[in-house]
Amino acid sequence: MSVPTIQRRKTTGQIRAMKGSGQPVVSLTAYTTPVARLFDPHVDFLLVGDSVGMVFYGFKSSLEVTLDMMIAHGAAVMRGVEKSCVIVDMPFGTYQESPEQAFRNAARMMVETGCDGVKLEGGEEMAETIHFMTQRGIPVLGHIGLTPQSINAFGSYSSRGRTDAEAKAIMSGAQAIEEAGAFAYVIEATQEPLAKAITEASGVPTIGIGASVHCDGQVLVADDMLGLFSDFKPKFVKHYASLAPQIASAAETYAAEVRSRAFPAVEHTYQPKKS
Ligand SMILES: Nc1nc(=O)c2c([nH]1)NC[C@@H]1CN(c3ccc(C(=O)N[C@@H](CCC(=O)O)C(=O)O)cc3)CN21
Ligand SMILES: CC(C)C(=O)C(=O)O
Ligand SMILES: [Mg+2]
Repeated sequence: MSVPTIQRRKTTGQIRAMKGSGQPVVSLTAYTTPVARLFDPHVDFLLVGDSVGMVFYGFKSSLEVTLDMMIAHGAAVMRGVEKSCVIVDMPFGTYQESPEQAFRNAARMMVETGCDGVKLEGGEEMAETIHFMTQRGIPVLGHIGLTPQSINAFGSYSSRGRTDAEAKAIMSGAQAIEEAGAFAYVIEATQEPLAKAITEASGVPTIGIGASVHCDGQVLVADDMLGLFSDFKPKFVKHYASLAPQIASAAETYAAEVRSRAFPAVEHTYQPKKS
C-alpha cells in the first residue's frame, strides 16, 4: 500500500491559523521558477499575481492576462517551491460571471499547476461564488479595497475607503467574504483606520498592500520591492534592492567588452585537445 505524500508546503489552513498568533503573514509575488526558489525560504506564501501582465508582459493593465498565462506562471512557481503555500490570481473574466464559471476555471488552475488555492477580487458581490468554491474544495484568498481588475469602473488606482459610504461597503464586503469561507484576504490601498478596523473585526488574516502596519500580514509585488519595475511607484512600495541599474550596467559593460573584443576571453573559449 502506498502512503499518501506528506504535504511539505504550508497549507492555507496554516495561513488561516496565523490569525491572532502575533506572527505576521509574509508574502511576495513570484512569476518564475528561479525567483520562487529564492523567495521560498523567506515567505509564508507566494502569490502568482496577475500583476505579471504589467511587470513582465508590459500590458497597460492586468485585464489582458489570460487563464493560460496564469496557469503557465503558476506551474513555473510551483517548480521552484519547497515549503511555501502558493496562491494564484484568477484573471479578469474567468470568475465574475457565475459560481460555476469560477469553480470550473479555478479547478483547472488547481489541477494544472498544483497550487494550494486561488485569489479573486471583490466583496459582497463575490461572497456567493467564494462559498460555492470553498464548499467544493478550492481554498480562496479574497481581495478588497483597491481591486485593479475594476480599473475601468473606478478610473484610477487611487486609495479606497475615503468616503463613509465606500468605507462601509469595504467593511461589509470583508465580513461577507470571510463568512463565505475565504481563508484570508488582501486589503489593497486602503486608509489606515479602515484597514485597522477591518483587521480587528476579522476572524481570518488580513494581508495588507498599502493598508498599514495594522494588517495581519503584508504582500508586495516582487518587481516593485526589487527595484526592477519603474513605470509607476505606488506610495506603498519600498525598494529593498535596486536591480534595474545593476542590470542596465551589466548590459552596458557586456556591450563595451564585445565591441573591444575583451569578451570572450581565453577562459570562455573551447580549444582543440593538444596531441
Ligand atoms: N508593479 C505593480 N505593482 C502593483 O502593486 C500592481 C501592479 N503592478 N499591477 C496590478 C496592480 C495595479 N496596482 C496599482 C497601480 C498603480 C498604483 C498607483 O499609481 N498609485 C498611486 C496613486 C494613483 C492615483 O491616485 O491615481 C499612489 O501614489 O499610490 C497603485 C496600485 C497594484 N498592482
Ligand atoms: C498586488 C497583489 C495583491 C496582486 O493582486 C497582484 O500582484 O496581482
Ligand atoms: Mg492581482
